[in-house]
Amino acid sequence: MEKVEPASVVQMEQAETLVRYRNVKKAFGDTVVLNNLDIDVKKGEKIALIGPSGSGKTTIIRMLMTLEQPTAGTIEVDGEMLWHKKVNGELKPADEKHLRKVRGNIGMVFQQYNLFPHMTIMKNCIEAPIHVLGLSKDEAKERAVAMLEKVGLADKVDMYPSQLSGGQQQRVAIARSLVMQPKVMLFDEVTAALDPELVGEVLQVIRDIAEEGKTTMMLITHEMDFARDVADRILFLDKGSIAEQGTPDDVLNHPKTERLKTFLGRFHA
Ligand SMILES: Nc1ncnc2c1ncn2[C@@H]1O[C@H](COP(=O)(O)OP(=O)(O)OP(=O)(O)O)[C@@H](O)[C@H]1O
Repeated sequence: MEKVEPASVVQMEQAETLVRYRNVKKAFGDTVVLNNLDIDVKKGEKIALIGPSGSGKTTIIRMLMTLEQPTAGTIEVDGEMLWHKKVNGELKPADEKHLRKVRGNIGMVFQQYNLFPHMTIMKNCIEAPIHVLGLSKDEAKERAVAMLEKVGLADKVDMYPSQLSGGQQQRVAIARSLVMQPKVMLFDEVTAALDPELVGEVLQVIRDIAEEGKTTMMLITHEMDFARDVADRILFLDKGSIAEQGTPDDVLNHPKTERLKTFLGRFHA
């Protein structure tokens, strides 16, 4: 009998590619940490990157954030190359002005929330939209309130970061990124620095944003249940390449390689 895919899977297959890594290599000196990497992320898709420490997960998203330059290969967001531009059909390195422009398309939330300690929560959220996007103060505030509402912190606008818990600060950091309306959101181990009792509230905020379905996301996580809930696709990174990928069910319940079985085994101790 013909297999009928759910509507969401069909929609995802038809969606256009937003992020495209082609033949990407990254070396630090003589040490190659990523090799021949091809990744396609569709508009609205949520990708979780899992893998052992040192497998290259952070480097993958730092290159997309324009914080780390690929040694070879190209990375595109929405049809625009990040690190290169085409001049008379030839690829030339992009200049700082181009990098600054494309960087605006990408939001990133780190382990450390990096809020400005001397600014209120509202000020933290409106600085970049005013100074980078050129919004008026009122427009920026309107967006900030909407995003702080989304993460459940609209009542904290006049507080300072030190007056909030770690989980609340991380939720502000997520709101602050969303205010910029990035084309893709990157989350790098956003709960790793939190006390265990604060992890749930931050993951729930990301789950809620994922469920809305509008935001394209790449997440690095060691929380396998979270990856299962949120991701449309999981990539298992091992020694600088994608060793396995597929739906959460395929990758987490039916690992094909011993490397992935061993890796997942650590989470069922
Ligand atoms: N700036 C750097 N200089 C030299 N080596 C680096 C640098 N950044 C990363 N590396 C190396 O690149 C490899 C991949 O690192 P990366 O941080 O991407 O791994 P990861 O999978 O994110 O690890 P973790 O789960 O521990 O965060 C590691 O061997 C790391 O030591």
